[in-house]
This record gives sequence, structure tokens and C-alpha cells, in this order.
Amino acid sequence: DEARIGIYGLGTMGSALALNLAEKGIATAVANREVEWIAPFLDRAGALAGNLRPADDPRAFVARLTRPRVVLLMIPAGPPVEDTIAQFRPLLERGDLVVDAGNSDHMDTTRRTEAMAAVGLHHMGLGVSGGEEGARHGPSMMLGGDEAGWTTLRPLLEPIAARFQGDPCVAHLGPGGAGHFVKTVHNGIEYADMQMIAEIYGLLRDGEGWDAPEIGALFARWNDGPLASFLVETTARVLSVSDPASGRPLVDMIRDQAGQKGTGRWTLIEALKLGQSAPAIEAAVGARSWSALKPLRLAAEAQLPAQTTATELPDPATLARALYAGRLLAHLQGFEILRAASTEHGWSLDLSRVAAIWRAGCIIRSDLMNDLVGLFAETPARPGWLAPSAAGLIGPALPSLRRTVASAAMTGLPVPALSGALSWYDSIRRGQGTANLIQAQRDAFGRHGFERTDRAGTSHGDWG
Ligand SMILES: O=C(O)[C@H](O)[C@@H](O)[C@H](O)[C@H](O)COP(=O)(O)O
Repeated sequence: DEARIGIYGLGTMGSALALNLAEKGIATAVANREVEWIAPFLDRAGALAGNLRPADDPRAFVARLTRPRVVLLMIPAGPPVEDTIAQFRPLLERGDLVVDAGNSDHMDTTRRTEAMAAVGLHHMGLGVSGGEEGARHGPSMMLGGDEAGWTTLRPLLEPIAARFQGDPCVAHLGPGGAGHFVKTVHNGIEYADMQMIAEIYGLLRDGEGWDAPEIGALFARWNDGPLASFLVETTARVLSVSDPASGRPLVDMIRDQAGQKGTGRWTLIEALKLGQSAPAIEAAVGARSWSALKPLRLAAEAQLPAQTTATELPDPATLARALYAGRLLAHLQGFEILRAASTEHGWSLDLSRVAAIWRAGCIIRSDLMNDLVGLFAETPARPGWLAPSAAGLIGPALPSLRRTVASAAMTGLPVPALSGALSWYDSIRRGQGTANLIQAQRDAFGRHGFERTDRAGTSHGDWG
């Protein structure tokens, strides 16, 4: 019988999503540019193959779908999506859907949505988070596109989504690229979270001389407290794995050069375009870029003085609170980018709902997210840090963040994301900042003008 949805692209995420759908009893067509991938995939599917409908080419694939046809693309972002859409368009009819479930740039998605709408097709942008495990057993999904498309997709996506206390972690967040934008910022927060965890790991490894299993055991304990999250759990797991070849912790055998596919960078670019800054995310992207410059770092280490002052590092309980504080501030930065984008693009994003669908399935799922659901419901029209509950969340952990950042600075151990978060916090809660001097300098060397505190309009100074 016919399939209710088709997955085009049987890479890690696409094949996992197809098995998830099949397992939920949803007949699913499957196809792939490299046709030879299909047979081994069906072998791996075992009994689930009963709900899979393979096809060797786009025409046969479309023919296997019920109307309205749902073609879900799980392929790399950019030109591959463009080319594949061009292949499918002539095969589809008014009312059919193309769902791009890769990490696409939201502007591409908005452009494609408009182009497809012009010919009566629904283009939807679906952010999918959770990696292979999530796609297979329950991802978090962030949808952008029109209401009619959501009506068609909802009965297909809710059964496969992760659930938090029974609530499916999937939502229609807004038109066009809204879903992909939210996914991009999810990844930006993911970068900051991973970076802060790595900074704490660095303090314990390089400052206290702890080995990987010891640090892993600590993270495992932290996963039973306010830091409970997928990334803390994953960190505890990876730090406890030893390398069969050398018998040493596997993490110690990995080159300290981090990769990045671009969503972190995109988050920053979008933030800057919106007049926002997200120092914790900026620091995380920057740290990945620096990490790639290994030879230069080795040369600098041999050449440049440390000039440190021996300082006692905080105890583990203090480091845990510092990580909690840093993580909370990074999330507030990320959500503020979402709020600004929602205003800019007219998306009316429900930030509390965004936090809600990030409570399970996605990479940044955490107990903290549950607090944020409440926080963003309190004051949807204002920044999260002005929500009544914000002070109570951040206050108790702040002294630990200060102590950790200060002692790391004295000890010469880099904590760019934690310190970026702290300085940002001290900037956003300072009524009288120092930008008055910036204005004076700009006017002094470029007559850019400034606004006086005692009268409106642009003034200039006589700077002699
Ligand atoms: O939410 C997710 O499931 C992940 O974020 C996923 O999208 C992917 O793992 C990132 O793209 C990795 O990004 P980097 O390669 O840039 O770390």
C-alpha cells in the first residue's frame, strides 16, 4: 500500500528517522541519490522493512506517496537541497509538501517557501535535533511554514517526536524559515554549553591535575542535580571510556582541534544583524576556531610568558554552580536572539513553547529547560532576564561564577565562554554604562555626534 510520507536521503539522520516512522506504524517511502544505499538499509531495518516502501528514483518515490504527498529531505544544506527540490518540483502537484529537515539557513528556507507557494506547493523548514539516537527514538522538532502544511504534518511528526511528560516535542513555530532559525540558535546554545563544560574540564585537568575518569565521575554526580542534562551525561560517559589501543582515556588520544559545520557561526551572524550580542556563543565559536590553530598555539606557548599568579581554584561544588550560572546566561542570550528575530521577521515565536520542546529529544535538553518554560511564560514581551523568576535562578550561583572566572584568569586557564557570560551579565544589569565615552571618542575623531542627557537631538563637543 501507499506511503503517508517519503524520506529522501538515507544518511545517519534520514535512515534513523525512517526507522522511527516505520516503528510507529507509518508507511514510509525511502529513496536515496546513491541507490545502492537502499538495500543495506532495508537489511538493517529487519522487521520494520514491512513499513518501508523503497524507490529507485524520484519519480517512483513520488508515485508511492498518498496525497497530499509529503517529501521529507534529509540531505546536506545548501546546493544539494536546491538541486533536489528542482528535481522533485515537476513531479509534485498543488497541495503537495516538501519538508527540508536538514540544518538549512533560514533565509534559504523563507525564499524557497515563497517560490514554492507561488506554484501551490508547501515548503516547510524542519529543524531536527537529537543526533542519530534522537532521530531514531524521538527527536525534538522545530517547524516553520504555513498552517496547512502543519495540519498535514502533525499526525506524522507527533508520533515520532520525543516526549516530555507525554507532551510531544514538536511545534509549528512560525512561517517560512522560523523553524530553521530556532534550530540554528539551538545549535548556538549547544556550542556555548559544550564550551563551558570543556572550560570546567580544563580547570580540573590543567588546574587540579585530575584525570579523565575522575572528572567523568564528577560530571556523573552533577547529572543528578541542577546540571542534569544530555550534555553533562554525555560528558560523563565520554570521559570514562578508555582507548583499547593504548589503555589510556580515549579523550586523551583525541587532538584538541574542534570541527564546526556552521550553525554556531550563523547564530552569531544573525545576532549581529539584529543588533544583539551573545558573548557566550561568540566565545564558543571563537574557541573552536582557535583550537584549529594547533601549531600556532604550540609556538605561542613556547614563546609567550604566562605571568600567572598561583591561585586556589574553587572546589567542585563551586564549579558546578559556576557552570549552572554560565549555562543559564548563555540560554538567556540565545533566547534573546530568538525574541529579536521574531520581532524583526514578524514570527510571533512563543519562547516558552520553544523551551518546552527543548525539554526532551534535543542535544541541549536539560532540567534547566523546564525552569525556562516558566520564565518565558512570565514575560513573553521582555527579555528573559527581566522575568520575575530570573533573579532567583541566577542570584545564588553568581558568586561561584565570579570566583571561578577570577581564579581562572589569575591561573592563566582560558574560560572565554564563562567570562563572556559574566561580563555580559554585568553589562546588561548596569544602568549607567560607559558608552558615553565611546560617543565622545567617536565625536572627537569623526564628529559622529552624540545625544546629551539633558536635551534631545544630536550634539557635538568642542574637543579642542
Ligand atoms: O541538534 C542536533 O542534533 C545537533 O546540533 C546536530 O544538528 C549536529 O550535530 C550539529 O550540526 C553539529 O554541529 P557542528 O558540526 O557545527 O558541531
